[in-house]
Amino acid sequence: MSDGSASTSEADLSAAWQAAVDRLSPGARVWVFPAVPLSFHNDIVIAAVQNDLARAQLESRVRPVLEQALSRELGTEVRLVVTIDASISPPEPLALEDPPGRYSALDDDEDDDEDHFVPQWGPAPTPVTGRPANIAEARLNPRYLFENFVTGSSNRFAHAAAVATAEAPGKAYNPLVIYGDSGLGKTHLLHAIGHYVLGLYPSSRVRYVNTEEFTNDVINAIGERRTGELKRKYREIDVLLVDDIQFIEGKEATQEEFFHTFNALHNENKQIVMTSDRPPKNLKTLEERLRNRFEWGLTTDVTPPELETRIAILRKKAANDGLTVPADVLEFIASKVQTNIRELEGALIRVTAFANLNKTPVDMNLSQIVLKDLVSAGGDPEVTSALIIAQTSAYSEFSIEEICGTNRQRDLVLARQIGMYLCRELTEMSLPKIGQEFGGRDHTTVMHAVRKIGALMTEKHAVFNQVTELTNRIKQQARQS
Ligand SMILES: Nc1ncnc2c1ncn2[C@@H]1O[C@H](COP(=O)(O)OP(=O)(O)OP(=O)(O)O)[C@@H](O)[C@H]1O
Repeated sequence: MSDGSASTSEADLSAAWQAAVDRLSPGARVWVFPAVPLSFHNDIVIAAVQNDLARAQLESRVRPVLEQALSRELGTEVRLVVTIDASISPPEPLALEDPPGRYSALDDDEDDDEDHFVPQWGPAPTPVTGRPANIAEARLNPRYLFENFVTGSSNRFAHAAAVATAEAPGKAYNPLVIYGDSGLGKTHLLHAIGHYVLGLYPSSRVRYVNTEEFTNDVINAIGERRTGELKRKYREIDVLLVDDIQFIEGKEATQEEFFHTFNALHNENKQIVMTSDRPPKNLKTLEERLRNRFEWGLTTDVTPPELETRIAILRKKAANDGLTVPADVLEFIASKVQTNIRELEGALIRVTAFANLNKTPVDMNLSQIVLKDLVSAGGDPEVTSALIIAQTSAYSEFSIEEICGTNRQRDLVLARQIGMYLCRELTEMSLPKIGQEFGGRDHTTVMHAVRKIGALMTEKHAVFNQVTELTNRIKQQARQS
């Protein structure tokens, strides 16, 4: 195609790059997808990726085969140079037929199709390869990738175990159990394993499930005599990712079904990964035979991140979302929120949303004002969903029945969504549990509400003010009771 002594046109390089990628095995392509070819000159192809990790992976895993394939396409022996450019947007892999659209904050339908997890703001997530049907079945959040996971001493071992498990499902640690307090990245790691497996083995069948959903499936299957369907759903897969396994405590039928599911998968060397809020040995009302099985593989914990990691997490989140936040503000937020990464992210959203709404830059002064509640001494009071629902009702002047009911009048939907958002922010309740409290809604509806209110806060003064005022009322009330 060219001798590389002169520059090749962008279109030619891009065609040659695509053809070279097509020559690679599906497993190798995963590492090339994040890269964008920039130039070909003097036998050197320069490509860019968004970050260090993508470069390290591309270089260590596929550089020789990619150089070989590029050499064939370009008709000369080429050398590949990989640079980092955070502003590039990698192309969508061809395998994705129907990529999810971006979330629109103006869309007020509370029950959108929530199997598509879509980010609030910022660049589109790195695409996952795999068959579209398998991707849909897996139900993974596209943001929860290893690339977006910041490691530090609090989570390094769990992260390494997760990567090792994802590289060789069913072979490294089976089961892998990750435990730790709320908001420390367990679900993130669980989804990241799923993405990674689908990237490496596109035809594999991965399924993410929260234990509360699993329990509901068991109850429904028994009630409706559809146990065959249940077995197919959870046993005819390669990787089962089970979130919040502590919710299986005391549920006999669910434990029984999970015991058989576990055995069926484990016997076939299929991978099981579970998260829990405590180590399996502390799950008191768990049948001994299950506890015993949970300890067959590897159990690892995640602990609250130290200051440096918290700052790094905020920095990454700000970069991913295209936010400009001065270093002293990141440090300030990280020093105030110490034990829960979800809250850490929530604090960053509040500060940047406030600045955005008021068209002022983010600085220390503004951050101190916005986060004054966090700064105030005394720690956080215990907040319950009942309190949040009652306060949301009083504040919005809709009754509790209406908040938890099905009427979809615009203002009522907004009040309901704010209530769900605050439950996620102020309590440690899981998404399915919050859904239950709000009239038996699905966890995907709660997730939609959380994302939507997060986005609206950056766009609408009224929503920002409502959320802030309601938060203060709820905390005040909780302190008094
Ligand atoms: N090390 C990390 N790097 C980047 N983001 C992180 C990290 N750990 C957690 N997060 C982010 O913090 C938020 C909360 O994490 P996650 O939902 O995984 O916590 P969890 O431990 O599963 O909590 P819960 O037990 O309440 O479900 C997510 O948005 C996640 O992406």
